[in-house]
Amino acid sequence: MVQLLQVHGSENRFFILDQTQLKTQLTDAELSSLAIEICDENTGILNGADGVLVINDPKDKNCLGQMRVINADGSEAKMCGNGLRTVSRYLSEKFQQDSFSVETIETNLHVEKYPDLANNVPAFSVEISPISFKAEDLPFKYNDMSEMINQKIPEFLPGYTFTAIAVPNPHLISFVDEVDPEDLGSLGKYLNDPNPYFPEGVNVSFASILDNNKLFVQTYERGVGFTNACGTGMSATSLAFALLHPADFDENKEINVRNPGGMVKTKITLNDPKETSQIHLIGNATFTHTIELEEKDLHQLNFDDIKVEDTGEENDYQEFVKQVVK
Ligand SMILES: N[C@@H](CCC[C@H](N)C(=O)O)C(=O)O
Repeated sequence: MVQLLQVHGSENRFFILDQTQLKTQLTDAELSSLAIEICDENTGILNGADGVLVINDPKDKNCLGQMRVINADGSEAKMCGNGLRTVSRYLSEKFQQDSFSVETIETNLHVEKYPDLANNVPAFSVEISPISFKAEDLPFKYNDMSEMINQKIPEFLPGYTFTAIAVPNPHLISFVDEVDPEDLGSLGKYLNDPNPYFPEGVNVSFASILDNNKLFVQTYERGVGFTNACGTGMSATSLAFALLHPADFDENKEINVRNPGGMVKTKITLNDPKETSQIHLIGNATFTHTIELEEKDLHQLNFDDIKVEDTGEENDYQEFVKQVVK
């Protein structure tokens, strides 16, 4: 039997597939088809998810495991902040270690167990890196702009300013008085369909500043659409906040980032040059369900004979959200 987990970080939901338990690993084409099939909101498992987090043996033996991120549409992303917290918890429990590194497509990232956020709400702190503002790293094309930092781009939305940051997956951020999901949705869709500016698409976040070190961030994700939260989006937005709104930012404290699925904390250390700044993302790593199936059914995308069990953690997470969003 093979076990999948349904997990979430701030209700950004995923399935974890630990390929090290398989006799035959899934090919890239099988992983892509699996994500499209099980993440579908209407026809997938447990009302679907935003992606599949694949755990493999690491190539670098200094890491406990390798994480790959397959979006709900079957495309692969370089990183996933909320997902990394859940993968960190999985590896931490599997290998009984609380501080270690996880291999991702671009780099090895340090992760650490963090004190529970509330009863039965386990949490992890994860490093978000590398950071780049360069047009070729996002990538984006806009006139001959080499970096997009707090720029008015009327073709995106008149009157708004935009900042583009790769961590290393691409993010476009705008600080707004109040997040308008309609504007966010139409811009997110436009920039993730074929368009002249972001040839590989981009995760789009709108953020409002609620107070000193306190933000609300909503994201339209590449390969997914609207999500309850995007970990790398909230991390990149926190860095943009620290750079662009110094009067509201206290670098000695964590930033509290609310999102439609709950809240996370980020810790930003600004350095010069700005690409060498440090970002840590802290938040829940909740396992909601275990799903058991035969390995041959996983390869054949046959989910008629799965055994699903509820872990009970979601109730505790919802209690936690009620307390923090009060
Ligand atoms: N939800 C994630 C980001 C997942 C990848 C993204 N859709 C992309 O294609 O870059 C997060 O928590 O960071």
